[in-house]
Amino acid sequence: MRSEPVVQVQALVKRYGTKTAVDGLDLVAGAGITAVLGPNGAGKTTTVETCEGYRRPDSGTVRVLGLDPVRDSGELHTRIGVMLQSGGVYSGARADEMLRHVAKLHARPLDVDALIARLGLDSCGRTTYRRLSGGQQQRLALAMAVVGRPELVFLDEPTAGLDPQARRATWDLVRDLRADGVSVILTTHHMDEAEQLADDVAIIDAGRVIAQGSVEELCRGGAENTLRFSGRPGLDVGSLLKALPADCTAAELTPGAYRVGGKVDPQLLATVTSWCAQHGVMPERISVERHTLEDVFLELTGKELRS
Ligand SMILES: Nc1ncnc2c1ncn2[C@@H]1O[C@H](COP(=O)(O)OP(=O)(O)OP(=O)(O)O)[C@@H](O)[C@H]1O
Repeated sequence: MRSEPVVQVQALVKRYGTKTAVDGLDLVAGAGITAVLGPNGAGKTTTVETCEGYRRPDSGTVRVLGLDPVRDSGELHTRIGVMLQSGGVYSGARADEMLRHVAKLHARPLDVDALIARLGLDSCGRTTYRRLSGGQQQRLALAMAVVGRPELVFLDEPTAGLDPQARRATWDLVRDLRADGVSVILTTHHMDEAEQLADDVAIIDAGRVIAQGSVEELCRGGAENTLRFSGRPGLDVGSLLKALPADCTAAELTPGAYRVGGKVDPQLLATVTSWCAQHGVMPERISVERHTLEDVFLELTGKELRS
């Protein structure tokens, strides 16, 4: 494992006209897999594209593998892999040709045929890019990002739109990359993907990193268990909180979806249902569950992750 960070972003600011997309963001990513989560418009893509050298910071510093992504872009692009969305690919080229072409640009590429088989692309080698399905295009973009055996790979929503089987194959490939010493910066809208893969998670909101740590560390910050129930939107959460023991939390995460954190035991369950009875609330779908990354995300951002 490397001791120096693979990505180091300090006080990054990026504006588009009057819109501040990234607002003094600090992020340090070490070896392994770092998942970057955030609601729509949080500034994830802008941050990642700045790390890839495609955008120039308005202020702040960015170092990737110790290099400046703008000044040292030539060297950096031989050492990183970037999963481009469909815009970066010539649509008339054949899938296998494109992959072999990219492999030839690198000194120690992965075995192209093995990679094609691994990602279930064997049936579409001779097909032109434009005729591939959305999921096949997605997998080809992933293959092109990793075929050069980069030290660091940026994956932008690598499993968006994939069926469960292709999703699992992608996760396995990402795990193998890590085992092979490749670091991964993974932007995702899927909590389960971050929980499955990430050594470290950075949550971005409104252009800043608002929390970072392992899944376990982030979840440990909250309660061990969570009591959830649904009811009519806009219940008086302050009044519920007063009825609960002092170390409990209560929040309406999304309209009508309530979460109570703390030492969730039968007594707490009774207190919540009794409060509901006093306030004429029929709680639906009461459940006691482990505190998840999604709970942490909703608590911190107040927003659902998915668009
Ligand atoms: N080229 C651009 N011109 C103007 N505004 C932009 C541009 N790109 C992004 N923005 C704005 O900057 C903000 C951050 O966008 P960004 O794409 O970085 O967020 P994101 O977290 O990746 O969002 P999503 O999850 O929806 O992809 C948003 O308000 C977005 O509308």
